[in-house]
Amino acid sequence: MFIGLTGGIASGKSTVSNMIREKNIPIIDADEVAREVVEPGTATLQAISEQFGSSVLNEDGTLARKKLGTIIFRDPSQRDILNQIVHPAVRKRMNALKEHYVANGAKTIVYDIPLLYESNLFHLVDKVLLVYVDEETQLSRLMERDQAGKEDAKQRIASQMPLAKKRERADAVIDNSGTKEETKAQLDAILDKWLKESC
Ligand SMILES: CC(C)(COP(=O)(O)OP(=O)(O)OC[C@H]1O[C@@H](n2cnc3c(N)ncnc32)[C@H](O)[C@@H]1O)[C@@H](O)C(=O)NCCC(=O)NCCS
Ligand SMILES: Nc1ncnc2c1ncn2[C@@H]1O[C@H](COP(=O)(O)OP(=O)(O)OP(=O)(O)O)[C@@H](O)[C@H]1O
Repeated sequence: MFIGLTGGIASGKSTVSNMIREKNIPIIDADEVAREVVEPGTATLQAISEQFGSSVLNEDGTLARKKLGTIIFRDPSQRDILNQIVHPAVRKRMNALKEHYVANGAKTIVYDIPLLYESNLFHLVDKVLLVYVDEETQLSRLMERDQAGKEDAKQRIASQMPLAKKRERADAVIDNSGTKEETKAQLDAILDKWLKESC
């Protein structure tokens, strides 16, 4: 069974995917893959520096992530350009990881993909699990985690489909506005049900 774990920026996906990892279920993490495919020496990083200029590279040749983030989160057309460069490489690598886990006998795989809906990737999965928080909580957790200003954080949230809209489409929803223990209890109940159904 393929499960898509999604949410919004700072809604708690990593928190939940760490809980899933503890159950020894393999996770394909799109953010991690997106970091891998822009490592120095990759064609993707080359294409990014050609498009956005060498000022988005650090002195050691790595991607200046915060700098590129500032450009793409405030400008949808720049974001689209970046997505068109990075997403094909991300999809290819995620597929290779899936093949690897399947070949090694995995029966359940979780795809942790923040942009599952925005990028129309739900065809990859049998069920979608959404990590939801209300917008106020999302904003305050994002500002605190990234030491970001209010306007900057709001822009990042606005660059994604609203969580309320994702909630309408998901197969199950974890409300992560409470404590981490409450979140874990919801996760355990949903996974128990789904994994029983798939046997
Ligand atoms: C712009 C970049 C360099 C900023 O890096 P930074 O280290 O600050 O953030 P990080 O990669 O950890 O992403 C944090 C969160 O931002 C959100 N986010 C990232 N990219 C995007 C995007 N293109 N559109 C909307 N939201 C995004 C996601 O919720 C993600 O979980 C980086 O996010 C990036 O390369 N984005 C393009 C690739 C992408 O779409 N990644 C998302 C999963 S495929
Ligand atoms: N239930 C909770 N109670 C308090 N803080 C929480 C809870 N869940 C997550 N957090 C905190 O909120 C922040 C965002 O959570 P997390 O990093 O898991 O989100 P994310 O969805 O993976 O974010 P991103 O998409 O930006 O990578 C983190 O600082 C995390 O420690």
